[in-house]
Amino acid sequence: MGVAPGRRAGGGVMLNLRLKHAFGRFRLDAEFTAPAGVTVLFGRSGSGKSTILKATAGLLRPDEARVTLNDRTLCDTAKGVWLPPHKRGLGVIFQEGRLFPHLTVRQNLLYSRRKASSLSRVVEMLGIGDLLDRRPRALSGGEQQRVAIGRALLSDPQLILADEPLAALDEPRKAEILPYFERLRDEARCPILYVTHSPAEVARLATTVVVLDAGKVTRQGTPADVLGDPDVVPAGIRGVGAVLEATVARHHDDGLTELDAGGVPLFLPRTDAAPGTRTRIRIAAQEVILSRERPVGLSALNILPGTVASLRAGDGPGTLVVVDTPAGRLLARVTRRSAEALQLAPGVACHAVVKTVAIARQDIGQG
Ligand SMILES: Nc1ncnc2c1ncn2[C@@H]1O[C@H](COP(=O)(O)OP(=O)(O)OP(=O)(O)O)[C@@H](O)[C@H]1O
Repeated sequence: MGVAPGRRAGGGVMLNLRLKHAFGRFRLDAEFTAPAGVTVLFGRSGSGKSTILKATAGLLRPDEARVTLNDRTLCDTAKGVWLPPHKRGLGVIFQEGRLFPHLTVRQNLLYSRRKASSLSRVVEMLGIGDLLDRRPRALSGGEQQRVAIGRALLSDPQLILADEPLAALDEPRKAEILPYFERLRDEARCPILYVTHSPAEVARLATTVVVLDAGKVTRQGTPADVLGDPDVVPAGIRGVGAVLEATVARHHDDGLTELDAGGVPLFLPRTDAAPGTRTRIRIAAQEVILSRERPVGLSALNILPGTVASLRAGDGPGTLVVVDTPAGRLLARVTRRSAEALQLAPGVACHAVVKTVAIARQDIGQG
């Protein structure tokens, strides 16, 4: 388990969770620790993510469970301890904002506010000052989610639960909200358990990733470790893509931003981040081309020298190639035919080529 470099690991509160529960033939048997920051529960449909969230919220009584926030016990079935949901100190963000329709945004925010938290600071952080006198039905889906984030923060929670909070939004709205979740991650002093199917959200938001498969934790680590592992494919082969960490070097007049990724320049469509900002970029495996020689006369701007670490053949014609580069571990999806023609094998030197425009805006995050 790790905390991404540069991320404040402080704040102190740590969630420890051990759960066992059976629904017919489905058996949940999960154990993990979530530090401050965003712990993403990542897994295919039916792997048990929502069951973990519901049990943590106190909305489901598991067969066996011990859930603690530092020395505070939320439930311990062995000792008969069971705190009801409203005594658990939770901030909850659902798929839809679930704001009170008859209250204004300000009243919604104040409803669960604890004295300690400052309304003005949260309103400023989320950019919702102009919305305070409106009612929820007069807000877009993205605005409602910003208010829901604010409401969760103002309740001064010890733990925030976010259940696929972007799933109901279209792509432009998702892109609009992701930066606010990044701010929540960096502002909240408590752990955030965040459920998603989306590799882009894992790459952008996660401090720690917990991978679930059929009710079991199969992997836990940083986004770079987990998304760079060719065996972790809960979002299907098209969702596979590694995460690189890089620093914004400069913005160019022709609409490109140059990053420094371990000494290698990477060019992206222009971002707003100031030079010096640390970023994470997810690079989809299917957007990476491999070449044995350094290619010349090619339109792609991003060429990373590297060494093949391993290959993993799929059921179809494709192979995932793990390439270690100075910028970090990359995954490339090539055909088995190409892998054989290029004689790719562990230890072989190669170049990974990534088109600038293949790096989607939602795949570029700060932190
Ligand atoms: N109340 C219930 N009664 C019976 N079975 C249930 C109940 N809730 C969940 N299950 C089963 O438990 C398993 C895990 O469900 P869960 O909702 O936790 O998965 P998930 O990973 O959140 O899935 P999704 O991504 O589709 O939301 C599934 O097989 C589901 O059918």
